[in-house]
Amino acid sequence: MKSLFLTGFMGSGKTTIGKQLAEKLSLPVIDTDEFIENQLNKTIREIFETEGEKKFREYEKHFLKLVPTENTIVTTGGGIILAEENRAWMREKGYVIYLHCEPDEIIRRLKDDQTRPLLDGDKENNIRTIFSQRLPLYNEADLKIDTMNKNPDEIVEEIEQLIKTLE
Ligand SMILES: Nc1ncnc2c1ncn2[C@@H]1O[C@H](COP(=O)(O)OP(=O)(O)O)[C@@H](O)[C@H]1O
Ligand SMILES: O=C(O)C1=C[C@@H](OP(=O)(O)O)[C@@H](O)[C@H](O)C1
Ligand SMILES: [Mg+2]
Repeated sequence: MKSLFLTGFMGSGKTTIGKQLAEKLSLPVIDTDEFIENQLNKTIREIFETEGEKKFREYEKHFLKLVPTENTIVTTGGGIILAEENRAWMREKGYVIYLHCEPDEIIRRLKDDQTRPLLDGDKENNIRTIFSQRLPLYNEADLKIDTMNKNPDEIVEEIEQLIKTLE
């Protein structure tokens, strides 16, 4: 099977759901942010602070290409879809699954989070603004899952059912 690329806004649950899905399907999982952090030996926040977002996007583009394109669950950073090149790559090499979550719920989930530099400052306003800018890009996915009012187990189950339609 082609790899599955989970996309969605910060806090939509990509990293959490991807780990559970991989375990259930007995497949390896790679999180692009964790991959970048391990390769550079720096946190995402440190990369943003010392090298800037533009450089981070270059790393993201570079490391995306190194991820296996078969039989792997790939959980991406929320901004991976900003580059047309990344969207085209993921759709060509795998299946793109968008985890949808409304801004109000993202705000609740990330209330105490300090690891996402793009949300520094007026977090609520930043979430709403960035969300509306990106929504059309997330919607280019092959499949969309609504994560609202569902726990991770339910979402994993839903993805399992949906991917059966892909094969
Ligand atoms: N379906 C869900 N319902 C409630 N909380 C969730 C759900 N999925 C993820 N979370 C929580 O939201 C936060 C962000 O999840 P995470 O997997 O890091 O998202 P992402 O990788 O998309 O940014 C975590 O605290 C996680 O436990
Ligand atoms: O949406 C974004 O631009 C980002 C999302 C983050 O990943 P998560 O979506 O896992 O939070 C991380 O890649 C970085 O902070 C930038
Ligand atoms: Mg994540």
